[in-house]
Amino acid sequence: MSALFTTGRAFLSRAAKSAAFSRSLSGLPTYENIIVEKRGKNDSVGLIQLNRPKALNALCDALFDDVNDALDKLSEDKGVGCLVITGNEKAFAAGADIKEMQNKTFVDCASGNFLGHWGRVSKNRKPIIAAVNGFALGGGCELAMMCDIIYAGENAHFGQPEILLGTIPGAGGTQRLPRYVGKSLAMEMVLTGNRINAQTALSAGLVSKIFPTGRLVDEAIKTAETISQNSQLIVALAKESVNKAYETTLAEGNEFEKKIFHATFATADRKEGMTAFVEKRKADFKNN
Ligand SMILES: C[C@@H](CO)C(=O)SCCNC(=O)CCNC(=O)[C@H](O)C(C)(C)COP(=O)(O)OP(=O)(O)OC[C@H]1O[C@@H](n2cnc3c(N)ncnc32)[C@H](O)[C@@H]1OP(=O)(O)O
Repeated sequence: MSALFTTGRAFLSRAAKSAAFSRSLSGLPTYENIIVEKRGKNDSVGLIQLNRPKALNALCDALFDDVNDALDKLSEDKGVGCLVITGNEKAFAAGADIKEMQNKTFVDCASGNFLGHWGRVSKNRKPIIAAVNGFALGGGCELAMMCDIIYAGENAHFGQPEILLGTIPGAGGTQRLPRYVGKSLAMEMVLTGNRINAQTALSAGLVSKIFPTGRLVDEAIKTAETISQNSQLIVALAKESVNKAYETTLAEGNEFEKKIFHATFATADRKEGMTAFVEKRKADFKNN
């Protein structure tokens, strides 16, 4: 396990931030609001831990800038095949930072495209697993849904309580949630602000597995490690194909899938995978 990025950035204007990330002794960036490590076999898993525990990991602008920067760095890292985003045992994230947005005006939001920079999570080509313990509320629930797989700890709670603040979800809560849990439950959550627990989230389809709180992150890393052992090139294509199912008709999606399937036959990794099967050995993928 190698700790890549720790804490220690002073307050700066947003524009200045990306240029001013301080560097650790290893030459890698350090962050104020997240801890980033490489974990798993051959350091093949990038682990991002949201780290504003006093504010229950409320997603202030600076935190999301840190997340985006870490995602960029880990995506460029050829040794990393899958990412995990987690919080702590009390909170994955309690939503957008209410204190930071309390005095914003419509003009501030519209002209600055408020929350626009959150969308980069779902555009990442590497798979991302959200490991959710505790509260995943508002933007926290939305961040989990931007990931590709959601694992929940037994104490997890998901909700979109924006209605209680006199607003609505602004990062996909009214769009992704109905697709995952169906219209009725999503509508109830969005209109009442009520939360659902891990068990309900599992039966409704929002999460794929539940683990004891203390084991959650290790289990997410284990799955991420398994994904990392496959060809990164083919994993990215498979992710793109599954995501198409949410963005297009069934017929168009099937057509897209067939083209991508055919395209895998132009890769060395497809040849290696099938040859390894026939030769009864483990495939040695080179990501090309
Ligand atoms: C716009 C969308 C994005 O599309 C949003 O995300 S809006 C935000 C939606 N989220 C919420 O409305 C949740 C707000 N938080 C809570 O309801 C509660 O904090 C709680 C998660 C249910 C936990 O309650 P608990 O009593 O255990 O803890 P505290 O309320 O005392 O909170 C501890 C500490 O954290 C600060 N904090 C919590 N959530 C936020 C937040 N979203 N933004 C900013 N700060 C938050 C809270 O103020 C406390 O800090 P203190 O004031 O004591 O310094």
